[in-house]
Amino acid sequence: MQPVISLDRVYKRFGHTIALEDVSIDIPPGVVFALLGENGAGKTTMIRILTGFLNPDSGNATVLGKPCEKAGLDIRQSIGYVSDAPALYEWMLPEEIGWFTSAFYQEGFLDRYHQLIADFDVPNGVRLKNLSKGQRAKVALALATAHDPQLLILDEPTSGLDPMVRRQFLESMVDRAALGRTVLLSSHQISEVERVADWIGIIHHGHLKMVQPLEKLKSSTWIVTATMDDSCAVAVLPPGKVLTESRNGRQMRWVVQNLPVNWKSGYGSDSGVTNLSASQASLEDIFVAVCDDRAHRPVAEVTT
Ligand SMILES: Nc1ncnc2c1ncn2[C@@H]1O[C@H](COP(=O)(O)OP(=O)(O)OP(=O)(O)O)[C@@H](O)[C@H]1O
Repeated sequence: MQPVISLDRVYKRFGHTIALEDVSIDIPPGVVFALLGENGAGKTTMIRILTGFLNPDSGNATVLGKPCEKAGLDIRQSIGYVSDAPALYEWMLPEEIGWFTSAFYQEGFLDRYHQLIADFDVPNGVRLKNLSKGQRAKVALALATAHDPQLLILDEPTSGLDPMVRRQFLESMVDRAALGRTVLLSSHQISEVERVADWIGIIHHGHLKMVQPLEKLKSSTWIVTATMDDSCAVAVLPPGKVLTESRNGRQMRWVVQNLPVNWKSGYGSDSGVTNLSASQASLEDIFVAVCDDRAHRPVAEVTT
């Protein structure tokens, strides 16, 4: 199956800042893909490359099979895209901008736009410049989705929206994916993303650190804790891929991927460990383990 979005060893720098380094990814059709990363991680840069607003310094990017460097305009016309700061014709009414935009799309656009604007409760007689931040975001979303695009790219889509509309909007993303459409959204809102995303990409300082289906990521990542008999004693690392290690008094804690079933067997009576437990990690635990540079990182894969 041809990926809807494909990046191959993409590299982009701005002066001394490396915004993306060696980023490769294939996003299949029919999924909600959430790109998570802290401020400045490289999310918007990646989205701007995909939408043809920026060219990579090296590497290749394609969207719907088209090269982003050459076909930016074509791509922007066939997908739905909402930037983190949507530019709208400020002097227009919501009704007018819908009518104006419908000229670029096929029949049906205006009806769907009106429906979305009504669902979002956007007041119609108020010029865009006088709408609230959230109301403007709703107009931008309605404009981006009214032509029912194969691919929707959203940079921080829910910032400025109230909780009810956030929920309604994110649920509509799941519905889109169920119909075979693809949604790429960038976000800081980990708990929200956890409710709707099928796939997760975690980007950190321009590196794509992790790309996995959400369920697989969560079911394969564990928080392991060990209570030591002495606050100076150090336990051996648990088996599997240890992402981070931290310590609080006598308790040691690790975030571990691919923990084998017999993981406790390495902690015998002479290990200094008095109590051991493992619980499944949340997406937030995983995100912090991948992105927290202050956490001690064992960089170890211990096999049993
Ligand atoms: N046009 C530019 N000129 C110079 N530096 C830039 C430019 N665009 C981005 N950067 C830098 O590239 C890095 C990645 O920025 P980017 O906007 O992609 O991050 P982000 O993950 O979208 O962050 P945020 O969540 O804060 O929006 C940052 O260090 C940023 O300062």
